[in-house]
Amino acid sequence: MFGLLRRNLVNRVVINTTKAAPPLLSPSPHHTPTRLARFTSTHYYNSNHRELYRRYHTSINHKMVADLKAYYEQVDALEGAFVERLRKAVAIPSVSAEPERRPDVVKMAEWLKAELETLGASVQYYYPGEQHPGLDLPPVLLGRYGSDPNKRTILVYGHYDVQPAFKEDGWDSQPFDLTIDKDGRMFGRGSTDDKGPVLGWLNVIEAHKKANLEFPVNLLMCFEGMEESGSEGLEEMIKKEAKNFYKDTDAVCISDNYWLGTTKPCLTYGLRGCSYYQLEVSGPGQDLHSGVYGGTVTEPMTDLTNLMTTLVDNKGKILIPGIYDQVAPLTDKEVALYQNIDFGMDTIHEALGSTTTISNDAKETLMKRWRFPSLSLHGIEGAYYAPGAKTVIPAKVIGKFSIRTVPNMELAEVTRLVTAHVEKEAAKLGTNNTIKVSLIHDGKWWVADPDHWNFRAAAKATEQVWGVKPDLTREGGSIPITLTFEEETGKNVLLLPMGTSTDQPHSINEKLDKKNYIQGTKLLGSYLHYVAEEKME
Ligand SMILES: C[C@H](N)C(=O)N[C@@H](Cc1c[nH]cn1)C(=O)O
Ligand SMILES: [Zn+2]
Ligand SMILES: [Zn+2]
Repeated sequence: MFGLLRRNLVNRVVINTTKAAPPLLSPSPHHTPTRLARFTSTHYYNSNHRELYRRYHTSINHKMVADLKAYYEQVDALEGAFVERLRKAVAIPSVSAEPERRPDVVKMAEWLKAELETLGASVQYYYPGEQHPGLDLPPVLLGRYGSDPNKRTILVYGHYDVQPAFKEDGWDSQPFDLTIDKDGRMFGRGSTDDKGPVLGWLNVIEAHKKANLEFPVNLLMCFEGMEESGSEGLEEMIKKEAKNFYKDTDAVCISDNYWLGTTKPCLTYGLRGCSYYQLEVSGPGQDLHSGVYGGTVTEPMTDLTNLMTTLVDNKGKILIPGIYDQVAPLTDKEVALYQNIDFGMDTIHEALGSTTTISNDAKETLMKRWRFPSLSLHGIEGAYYAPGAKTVIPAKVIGKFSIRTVPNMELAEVTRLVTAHVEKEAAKLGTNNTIKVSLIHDGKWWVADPDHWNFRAAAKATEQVWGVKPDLTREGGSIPITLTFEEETGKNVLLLPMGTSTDQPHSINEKLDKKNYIQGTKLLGSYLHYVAEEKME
């Protein structure tokens, strides 16, 4: 069933939500993206409320309109408290990739659990076990807020771990101190990926409580601490709990990706997968003096860099034979759909901070991001990287690279091709070093059906809060557990992002605009109200 559905979906690239039913609360005609960009936050919040007020007197669903109006006012009133909540979360350096930071990842789980419990949610831990002997995986939070059998139940997922960050990488501020500039940009590791969006759900609960509003749905939560490291241990939990803790789920919502640009919100129905590898080359028993041993020993770094250049060229073409054979062919229909995308190279260049794109064609660039695989070289462990000129020959180096996978690539086949290629290329080197390639983690690509009440509710909420119809997008990044949620619950999964294309997740100076955090909190809450309104299919 899923195989069939997927085959029908893989080539679909829908850009505008033309199929969405007209929103119950339509936005002001002034809210075009261009105009939105010029609005100050206050202006926007006020016009948002005015529109609701107008609708209060004319629309059919008086209760929802009144509730949303009160909700938006409460969110605005709590802005300072919500920013403080984000500040506290960013201050906990919950980096899942660094074993020495694991206590901080656990501290983050404890902090989040306590916050949720203070808000009245019930939360339990699931312990996925050990990552490797002596290193426990952090707990997954299974939360519930409300259990009214007459209400819909929405399962929300997010992650409380973050990517590594060091000031020396080039940050303008301390990465774990939330720093807000005059334009309301909130800099800090995890601000947009994914602490801001996760806290958005907590903010939704708090604003409803403080405004004495009935919560529109039952909320089930799954917040994990290993997403940035391949969601290790999570799949097993979902497989077990889909029919237990999460059995009432009617639909799933994930807020963990980004708008295509800076002015127009989007709903996302596709992700690339990610297969992450390491390539270890070792020889000498310890690091060596290059003056004493240079020219006399087979250097691991030389072997490694030779091998790494056989993986990909500088036009982004993957050089591993067979990789492109599994990629779903590009159809004329799909090409035509890309023609309608309102998206230019300036948007990409702004987010990139340069004009060094491989192509200068926006459609081609989007296709490369969404529907073709890519291979990135990430780094070399064990290599000398500090400033200065140290004359060392590293004894063991580990190259890191990953492949973003797309429909219809089979992950086991990708790993088989990678291994065969490295073995063949290593043999050509005629080296006496030891070379090992291994898969660190992999997660599947995902493409969903956006013609569903879950997406319609989100489209209406977006139009209400942002005053513009959202784009329907796919995403180049990966959220490894998404497909598992879809398969195990059998329910529709929607990605509803909060941040924009300029947020720089994983990079230096990661940020979330305050406006997106506050309006995003309104959006998540509104979505739950519209979900309650939508007729279930
Ligand atoms: C899109 C999401 N916010 C994200 O950043 N996902 C990571 C997940 C990951 C890490 N290793 C493998 N997958 C990403 O796309 O890199
Ligand atoms: Zn994320
Ligand atoms: Zn991330």
